[in-house]
Amino acid sequence: MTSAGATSPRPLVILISGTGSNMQAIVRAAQQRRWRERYRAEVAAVISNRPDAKGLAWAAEQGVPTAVVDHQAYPSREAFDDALAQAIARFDPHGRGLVILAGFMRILTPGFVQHHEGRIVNIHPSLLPAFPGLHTHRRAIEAGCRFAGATVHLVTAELDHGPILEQAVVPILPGDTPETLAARVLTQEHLIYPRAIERLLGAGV
Ligand SMILES: Nc1nc2c(c(=O)[nH]1)N[C@@H](CN(C=O)c1ccc(C(=O)N[C@@H](CCC(=O)O)C(=O)O)cc1)CN2
Ligand SMILES: NCC(=O)N[C@@H]1O[C@H](COP(=O)([O-])[O-])[C@@H](O)[C@H]1O
Repeated sequence: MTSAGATSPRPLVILISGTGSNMQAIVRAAQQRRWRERYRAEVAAVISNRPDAKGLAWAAEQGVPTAVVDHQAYPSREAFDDALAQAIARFDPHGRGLVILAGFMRILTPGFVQHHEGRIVNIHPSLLPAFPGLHTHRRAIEAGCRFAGATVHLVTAELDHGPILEQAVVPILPGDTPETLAARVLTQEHLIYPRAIERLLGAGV
């Protein structure tokens, strides 16, 4: 007896807040034949909490369905998360897919995280557990670190604390600014994020 929807591709719903360069890397990777044939997965939608997110236009040009759930339109974090979960369910009605945070800048409530039961993944621009939260590159430079990087992890209720899936390391060079370091890290993010998602799909998470 197959569960409902088991024959349809596994939906990947990507959440963004801005440019969506990591989303673009994942969409491009998902367009490869092996993602469809080996993992039977497809990017079902790109959803943003910001109506002006530049990644929305790019996704639409690629033929990927998009949606906006504007966090500023809701009275509480819980109300926003409920609306976000409903938007995700439109594209993943059987709750079989992955929720992929890609530059998504809202802290998710414990209820939302529990509802998606370990199927949420995030990329964070630091070598966790160092520098959770925001402004990671400035903090690493100010701390005198010699290395920085990015971490792909499963999302838990505790911010930037979930099990680590992949990491990439880059040097912090003399004269680096947060911007020059961010650009160096971002190049690595685009490599490790699709690879980490492939591993998750291959492991049947
Ligand atoms: N429950 C969880 N939610 C989220 C996680 C997580 O691990 N657990 N990861 C973050 C992604 N992230 C860092 O990688 C992150 C995103 C946003 C913030 C934050 O402080 N956001 C502020 C608003 C900031 C803004 O709008 O510019 C907020 O939500 O009040 C910290 C870390 C995604 N969610
Ligand atoms: N805490 C989340 C966070 O800071 N995410 C970071 O936002 C940048 C832009 O992502 P994008 O180009 O994919 O939109 C990326 O460096 C990503 O790691």
